[in-house]
Amino acid sequence: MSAATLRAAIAAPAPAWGLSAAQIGRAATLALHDELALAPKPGLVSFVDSGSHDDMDAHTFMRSLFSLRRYFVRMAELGAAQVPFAELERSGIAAEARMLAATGGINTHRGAIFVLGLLCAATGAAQALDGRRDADAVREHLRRHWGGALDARSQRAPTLPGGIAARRHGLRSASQEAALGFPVLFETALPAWDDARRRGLSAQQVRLDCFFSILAVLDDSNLAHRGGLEGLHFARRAARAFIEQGGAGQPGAPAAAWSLHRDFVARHLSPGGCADLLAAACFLRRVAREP
Ligand SMILES: CC(C)(COP(=O)(O)OP(=O)(O)OC[C@H]1O[C@@H](n2cnc3c(N)ncnc32)[C@H](O[C@H]2O[C@H](COP(=O)(O)OP(=O)(O)OP(=O)(O)O)[C@@H](O)[C@H]2O)[C@@H]1O)[C@@H](O)C(=O)NCCC(=O)NCCS
Ligand SMILES: Nc1ncnc2[nH]cnc12
Repeated sequence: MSAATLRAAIAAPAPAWGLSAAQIGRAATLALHDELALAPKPGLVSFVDSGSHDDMDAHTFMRSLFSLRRYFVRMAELGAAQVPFAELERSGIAAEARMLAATGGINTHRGAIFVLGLLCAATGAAQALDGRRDADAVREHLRRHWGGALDARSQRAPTLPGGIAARRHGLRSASQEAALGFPVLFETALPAWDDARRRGLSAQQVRLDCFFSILAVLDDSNLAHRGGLEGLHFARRAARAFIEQGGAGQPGAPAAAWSLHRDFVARHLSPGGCADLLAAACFLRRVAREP
């Protein structure tokens, strides 16, 4: 794609009923903040504590999040221009470098750069081509424009600890999840979100239920890397039990969730992939203009 075509796509105003690339990017940044602000999330960093991490805290995440603001806008612009996957990948790799510079070399958002970056691109495309931004349209456009490339990307040998652990244990890595069109996000997390809303739960409770629905099923490669299959299965069992007992709406939910947080910290478990998919669900609901 020529620079002139790209410039024209970027300069094109958003349709009156739609979101601009800047608004799509802003929704992604806010979604990362939604995720960080949810507490407790077993083993993960929030504004309350650092969970299973001794090298980072909420400030590290805030620095990371600020460094990514332009990136998400750019991905929405690139998506609207339906660029080849290689261009998205270049932009993602540059964003990773900015994240590492902002955090002093700590990996806060590598998975989110990948997942939310792709969703910003797909939202940009859905908006530009169909004037739509609902979750079905976003998934459809992700598959239509970049599904083949994501499939090829997922066959590459993994180089990072999570991806290597996923392959060793026969699990679905982040890139395989993407190649399948993020089934856990679209078929588990969003329905759990909608169900929690129908039950009248608060915004925080909706996010907590959504998070546990993801934890119950995702092949989170961070859990596999840190805790092996035993750690992954422990996390899933704990999430299923929390949901079966009534989830975030049960009277003792906060105490139960904090108790799980302490269990995860004791085992040094950190479901970073689940955190990213929660942020992705927050993003999709934000761009669809739901609270
Ligand atoms: C394409 C890549 C994403 C790599 O692909 P691969 O398939 O090999 O990925 P994984 O290693 O499985 O996962 C990468 C990160 O994605 C999150 N994640 C984990 N499992 C899943 C899953 N099943 N589905 C979706 N997402 C998943 C997770 O990221 C989060 O956790 C990270 C923090 O973990 P933490 O344990 O604290 O820290 P580490 O330093 O990793 O280890 P230790 O401290 O334990 O020693 C944090 O990043 C969260 O966001 C996985 O880590 C990609 O890496 C790649 O190639 N990137 C280049 C850019 C690019 O290609 N972009 C494409 C266009 S957007
Ligand atoms: N809140 C969080 N804590 C730890 N790892 C994460 N990866 C993404 N979000 C995270």
